[in-house]
Amino acid sequence: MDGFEQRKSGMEQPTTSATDMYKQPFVIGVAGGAASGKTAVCDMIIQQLHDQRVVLVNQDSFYHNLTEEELARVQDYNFDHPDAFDTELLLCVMDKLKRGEAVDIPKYDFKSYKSDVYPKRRVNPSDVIILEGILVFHDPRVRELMNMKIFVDTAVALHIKLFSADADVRLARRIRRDTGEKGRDIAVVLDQYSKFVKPAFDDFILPTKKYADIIIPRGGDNHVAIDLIVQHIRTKLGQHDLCKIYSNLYVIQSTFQI
Ligand SMILES: [N-]=[N+]=N[C@@H]1[C@H](O)[C@@H](CO)O[C@H]1n1ccc(=O)[nH]c1=O
Repeated sequence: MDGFEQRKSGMEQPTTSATDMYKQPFVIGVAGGAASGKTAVCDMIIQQLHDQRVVLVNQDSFYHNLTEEELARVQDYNFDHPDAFDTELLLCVMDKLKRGEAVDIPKYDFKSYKSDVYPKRRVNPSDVIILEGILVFHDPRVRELMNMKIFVDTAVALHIKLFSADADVRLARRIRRDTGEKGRDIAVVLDQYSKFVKPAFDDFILPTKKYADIIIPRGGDNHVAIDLIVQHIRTKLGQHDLCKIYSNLYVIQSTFQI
């Protein structure tokens, strides 16, 4: 049956082939302020989707290498600015993953500020890709890749807590994380926080909240929100599976003209 007869029969060929359209992974963006609980939310979603192939991509993996002069004045470098990330590389990696190809992702080293110290991480194609980072909603091209956008809203509480009675809890957590895993000293962390992290949250991160499909207060402690999110993902994955079955049937039907 040629194209004309197919159209007449209402079986016209879709522009992208049916199978390609539906085998694409479900992409979830998780944004929010630094130390807002994004990682905890991702971990809980991944844990609840243990029966699915899920991969986590961190925006922090795409920090630009610092030049020698930037290294010399690292206390003046703004790691919270959108330009600190290699978004072109991120888009290239996400495009390959969406097309079902494996990719190698750099691993950024917070101690040396370099992304070519550690070996790259091989990431295989998955049913679900979670893209987590403070500014994953900033670039519209990255936002367009996402099927679901989650904003972890603890950062506002973080700032309130930082200047409220129990500020020590949040600030201690950030200092412990930055001086522990990231090998920073307290003075640098506090200085960076007031000079870059807080202003960047107000200037670049908070304005992306409007793009979210769902906003989670309290981050990883919010089990109700995470259960709702996982249910939604499962529903969508179910639809994906149904579409896969449909598209495979379509391919069989059009191949064998039944
Ligand atoms: N501080 N500060 N700013 C950023 C940002 O808040 C957070 C992003 O995950 O990691 C922090 N960050 C990033 C790269 C780096 O080398 N050091 C660092 O502290």
